[in-house]
Amino acid sequence: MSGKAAIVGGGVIGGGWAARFLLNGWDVAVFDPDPQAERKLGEVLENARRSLPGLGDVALPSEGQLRFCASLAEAVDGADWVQESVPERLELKHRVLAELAGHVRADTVIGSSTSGFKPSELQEGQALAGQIVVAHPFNPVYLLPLVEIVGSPANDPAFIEDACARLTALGMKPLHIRAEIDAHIADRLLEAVWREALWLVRDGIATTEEIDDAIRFGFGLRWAQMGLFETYRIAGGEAGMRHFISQFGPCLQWPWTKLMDVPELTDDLIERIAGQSDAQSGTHSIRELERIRDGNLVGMMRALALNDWGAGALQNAHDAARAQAAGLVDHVGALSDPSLPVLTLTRAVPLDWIDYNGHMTEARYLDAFAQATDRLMRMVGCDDSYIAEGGSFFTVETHIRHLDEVRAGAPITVHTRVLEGAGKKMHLWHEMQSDGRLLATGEHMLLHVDLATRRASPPAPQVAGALERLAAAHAALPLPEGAGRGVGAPR
Ligand SMILES: NC(=O)C1=CN([C@@H]2O[C@H](COP(=O)(O)OP(=O)(O)OC[C@H]3O[C@@H](n4cnc5c(N)ncnc54)[C@H](O)[C@@H]3O)[C@@H](O)[C@H]2O)C=CC1
Ligand SMILES: C[N+](C)(C)CC(=O)CC(=O)[O-]
Repeated sequence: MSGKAAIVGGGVIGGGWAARFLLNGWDVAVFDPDPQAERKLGEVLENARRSLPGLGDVALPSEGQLRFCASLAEAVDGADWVQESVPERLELKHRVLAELAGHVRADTVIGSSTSGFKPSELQEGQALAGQIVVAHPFNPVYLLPLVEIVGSPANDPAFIEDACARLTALGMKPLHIRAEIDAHIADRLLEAVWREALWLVRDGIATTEEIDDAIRFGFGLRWAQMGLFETYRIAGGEAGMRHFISQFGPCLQWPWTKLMDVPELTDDLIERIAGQSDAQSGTHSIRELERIRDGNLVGMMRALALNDWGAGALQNAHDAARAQAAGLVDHVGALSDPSLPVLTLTRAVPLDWIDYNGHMTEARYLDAFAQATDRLMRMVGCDDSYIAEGGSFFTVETHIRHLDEVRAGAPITVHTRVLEGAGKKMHLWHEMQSDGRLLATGEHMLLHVDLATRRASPPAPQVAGALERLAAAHAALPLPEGAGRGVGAPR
């Protein structure tokens, strides 16, 4: 599902939305009167291109077209989705939303990035009230999946459902909030923590860095994968949540926190916070900090994907939904031309595959080829249920030639030939390319095994048959250059 998005306000958040849409194949038109908007958005987009395409294990669609427009009307013309991301001032948002009337279709979703306003506040007096919803994202919008979707009685539930489906297709996690409240869910929580942190600095208890350490070395890591309630359930020991509440519930009555009090943001306090923040992080530019943050986020979300958990499980589901559109098939019977090498991997190089030389590290060539082998196994019928019944393939020999380098975010494909598929043997030839350049070849010998005895055994007839047919179809192709070669420089 792609389309045309209009971004109204291309600052920190509008820029992130633009990147999310563009890298998922949408055309994007931006309206922002700031003369620096194009430069700033370009820098955000550059960071996004490094990090988002490699987040999942399946290639994203080709990038859409980006356009900067001189007027709001020009930007939103023909848009399927308009995302308002102007500064958090209600009168400004009202003005911008009112200007959309007459310029957008009746089915265009008008999302507002507002961190705090309720949808009914945004919709007040608006001709297009029924099309306006809160779509509150999290920075960086191109990597973090959460979007809080909040509507009001003015919105048709089917309209909200459709908006959520479009966000899901962008790899996002729309969280539909049933009741409208100031600051939705997440910012209500974040503001409570932010207020307490300001008190801690104001009272001289902790520096900005010490507070950040208290989060990032401890509960922040827990929150990223289990949130609050699941974490506390475990903290209650075997008796779970009930014991946790009976032990720590009474503390809520003690004045552990400042609750609703807000410290006065005096010049002195602002200087103290900003000065400590400079001392803590001032050696990095904001763009550098963004790149460090993005690398960490990609690493964490890819680790969660290995456990099929939380944000990682969402990414896996997105990959599975994208696989067919990316040209990957699950069974040899679905190949349009079985006589050609089979597309077994199409993805971008993730940030966590990059080494100190600034390119994809050697071990990841094997990782990519292993993913390609896994898909070929699935295609011949050696899938999860076959493996659960006790049959599989083990790799017994591998020869990889590293022919060219590739950088973070670059697209890579692997095409695979079956050089031999007979009896217990599966002899594969993988070729990895990026934009027409041959990056590597991988030659792999696998043997079918009985997982009960851990010894070589013939595959089940349906697997043997599919493999033999593919090997026969590939036999007409000329032998690939380098196949069967030993290790060493060519003489
Ligand atoms: N910065 C953050 O962490 C987050 C912000 N938000 C929300 O996103 C919205 C935007 O915030 P930021 O991107 O942080 O602000 P920002 O200041 O970085 O960007 C706002 C952009 O809007 C442009 N603008 C001002 N008037 C405009 C108009 N009439 N038409 C078009 N563009 C106009 C400005 O030139 C600027 O580039 C706010 O509602 C904010 O609450 C939501 C999630 C996180
Ligand atoms: C600070 N903030 C209220 C603008 C933050 C958000 O709205 C969400 C985020 O990205 O933390």
